Amino acid sequence: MTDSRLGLTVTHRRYVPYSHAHYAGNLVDGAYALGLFGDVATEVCIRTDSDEGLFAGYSDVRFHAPIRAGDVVQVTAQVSRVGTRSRTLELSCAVVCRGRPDRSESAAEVLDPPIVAVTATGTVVVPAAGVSREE
Ligand SMILES: C[C@H](N)CC(=O)SCCNC(=O)CCNC(=O)[C@H](O)C(C)(C)COP(=O)(O)OP(=O)(O)OC[C@H]1O[C@@H](n2cnc3c(N)ncnc32)[C@H](O)[C@@H]1OP(=O)(O)O
Repeated sequence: MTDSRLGLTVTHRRYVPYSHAHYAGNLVDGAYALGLFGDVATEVCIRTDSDEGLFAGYSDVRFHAPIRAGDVVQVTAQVSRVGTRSRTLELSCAVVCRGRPDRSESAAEVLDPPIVAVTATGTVVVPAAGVSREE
């Protein structure tokens, strides 16, 4: 029988504030996307196991394109494997809107198609069924 949690997808969208710009060209650091992956993975764990879960590790992280301050990013996590307490997630962070400072200070546009900036495979661990983390 197929586990109903397989394929579950959670999506978050976030405006990248200028306070997070870290490198030339208003780029954010790579860890910014990992923070967003932690948040979307947390909602996955709440939906699958009624617990925030803990990130155990990443087996793959790829930075395909920069994320810049002023971007709107869409972060997605999809459950690809359900273990006893571990759940493997396919993660992606795509830029869906971006500023156009060449037009005006506040000009921005929707990117169609979005730019896939970061992908990863990660594993979260939840408490055993019926056991809370404190027990
Ligand atoms: C998503 C979060 N809400 C947000 C975060 O990002 S939390 C911040 C970063 N993470 C942490 O601070 C977690 C620190 N680590 C731990 O607390 C523990 O290492 C752990 C809870 C993640 C695992 O410890 P433990 O419960 O003792 O693990 P085990 O009993 O050995 O294994 C349980 C299952 O987890 C699988 N597993 C363990 N470590 C890894 C790993 N590094 N990579 C992949 N999988 C791992 C293990 O195979 C077991 O799987 P099954 O239950 O058989 O499916």
